[in-house]
Amino acid sequence: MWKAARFAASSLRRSRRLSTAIPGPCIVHKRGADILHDPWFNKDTGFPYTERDRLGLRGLLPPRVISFEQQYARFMESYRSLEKNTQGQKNSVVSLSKWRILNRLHDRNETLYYRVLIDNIKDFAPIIYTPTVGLVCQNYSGLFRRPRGMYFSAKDKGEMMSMIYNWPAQEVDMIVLTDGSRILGLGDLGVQGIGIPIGKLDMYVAAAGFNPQRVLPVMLDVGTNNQKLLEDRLYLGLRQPRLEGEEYLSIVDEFMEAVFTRWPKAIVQFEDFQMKWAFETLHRYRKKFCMFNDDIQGTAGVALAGLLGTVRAQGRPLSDFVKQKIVVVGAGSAGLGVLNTAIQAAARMTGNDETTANKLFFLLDKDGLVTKQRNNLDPAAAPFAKDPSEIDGLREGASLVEVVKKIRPHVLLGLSGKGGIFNEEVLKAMRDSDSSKPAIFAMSNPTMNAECTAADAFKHAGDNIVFASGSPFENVDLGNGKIGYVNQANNMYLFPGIGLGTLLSGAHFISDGMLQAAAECLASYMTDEDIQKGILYPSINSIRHITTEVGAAVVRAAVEEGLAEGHGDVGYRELKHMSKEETVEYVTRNMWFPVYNPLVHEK
Ligand SMILES: NC(=O)C1=CN([C@@H]2O[C@H](COP(=O)(O)OP(=O)(O)OC[C@H]3O[C@@H](n4cnc5c(N)ncnc54)[C@H](O)[C@@H]3O)[C@@H](O)[C@H]2O)C=CC1
Ligand SMILES: CC(=O)C(=O)O
Ligand SMILES: [Mg+2]
Repeated sequence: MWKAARFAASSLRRSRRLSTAIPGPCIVHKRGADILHDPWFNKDTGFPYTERDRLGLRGLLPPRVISFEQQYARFMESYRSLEKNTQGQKNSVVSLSKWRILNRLHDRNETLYYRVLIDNIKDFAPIIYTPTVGLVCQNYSGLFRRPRGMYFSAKDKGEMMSMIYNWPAQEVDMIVLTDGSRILGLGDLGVQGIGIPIGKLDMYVAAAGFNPQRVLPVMLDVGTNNQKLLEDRLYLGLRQPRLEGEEYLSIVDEFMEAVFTRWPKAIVQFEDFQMKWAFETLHRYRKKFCMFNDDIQGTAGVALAGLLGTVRAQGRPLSDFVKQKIVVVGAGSAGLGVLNTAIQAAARMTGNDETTANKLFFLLDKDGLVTKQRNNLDPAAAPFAKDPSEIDGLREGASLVEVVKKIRPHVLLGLSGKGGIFNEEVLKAMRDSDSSKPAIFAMSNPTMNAECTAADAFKHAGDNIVFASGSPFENVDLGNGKIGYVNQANNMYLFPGIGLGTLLSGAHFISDGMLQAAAECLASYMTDEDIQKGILYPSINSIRHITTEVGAAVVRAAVEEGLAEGHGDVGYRELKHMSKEETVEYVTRNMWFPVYNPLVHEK
């Protein structure tokens, strides 16, 4: 109890540093019970008497006023007792119980919800984000109690321009959009995929200080090809096969037009689209609208930062990145995004073209090593397909273990969605890597889809590896006081900063330069001392800080490229004259932080 109160007090002090100033009044157009039922404004028993009078709340609440700190402490106490009471129960049962208690708070009182989320991000991110969010999506139709976000379906064709005005907020800054076709590594979950935009936007609020009243999770329901869902009587989405081709694109086009008509300055993050549509929509919209694809572009930046960190961990200069042999397992939107970006970085470092830089990268998919001899080679994978002369006797479709034994890679990076494919044999083969500190990145989500566990990686590949996973694992005790550090290589370290920097720069589209600046910022964030220990990414406890830095780097890149137009009352000229520190300060100043603002009623 005391600890929670102290926690709350320290975050209150922090809030003064992070928020614009002392909390200003907030205009509300509702009165009485309508306010209590609106999680944006509700303070539960925290409404002071003056406000109860002003807003017609007298008599609608028990008489005692409970402070924010007390409410915070009470929630944390309930959470901790839930943890205690569910000890020993199945993991999935415990995780869903934790998600429910957090979700109930989210639905009731957003200010308190985001405060507990920010202060306890290490404990709560695995509940509202990966891995539990995956379980929530799988069970969404049964868990559904009240809607969050917007749902546009194939049945809404021709109506979207008017539907968009049903959203109650006047302004929206950030939208996360999915069609539910590839939810984490769990496949097509149809409308149930809405959990992902909700979780991603929670990270936007917690890490980047987006105002929760100005974010919008969106589900584009174009059907599902998941037979089990189509037959599930509780399924809440359209019971029809997915739209394809022009029919599909016309729905996405209509949605994008509607969004940018109502909110011309919004940013749309595409999330968890199956590969063909992920690439197609990125190509189709990236110059026309302010949008990016997190799985392709966010993941690539995070992976690149990890790959550069791996070179530093070997005690080598960064320029040695171009000498690293990297095996990427998974030729989907994420794996190809990583390869594209890594090869571009290598080409920049050497001044060579991308074909030369490509030589040391190897790509595998479900059919093994991808070579130019592959039948029906996917055009998106074609630039990375190996020529038979480059692969030292390996054949088209060679298995992962064959490739690892032959190539002896410095890095093995999994984005396959296939749990456990870095098996004992593969991991043991990594012991013969040509690197003094081989790196194993098991980036697929959620936990059961990770290519290997942290414990298995250290056990089979050796104590001297660098390890990263997409979902969190505990550090591994290697005995004799040694720790095997586990990094979370997840795009959560970049997408909030990309969104924040783009918003605050006022750029109308997101350039490669802005994305590169974000990745470089993350790559240079860690000290040599941490990197030597095998710590490549910041702790999630620092996510708000790293996001501020990434946001500032993105603003500065937009300014340098002449794309920035300013935000609010800060124009392009002011942005241009800001020093690096001033840009960080500008970003910090614009980050929302949860405090109870005095509410003022206006008709
Ligand atoms: N850590 C992070 O930040 C991120 C992780 N991911 C994860 O990456 C995974 C893949 O995502 P996408 O690329 O969008 O999916 P995708 O469905 O587009 O691609 C999956 C790829 O893996 C390949 N594959 C499947 N089974 C395989 C096997 N046994 N061996 C080798 N390759 C195999 C497929 O052929 C395909 O090329 C998902 O689990 C997702 O959660 C995705 C984005 C970010
Ligand atoms: C982290 C993420 O975006 C994914 O697994 O799809
Ligand atoms: Mg994703």
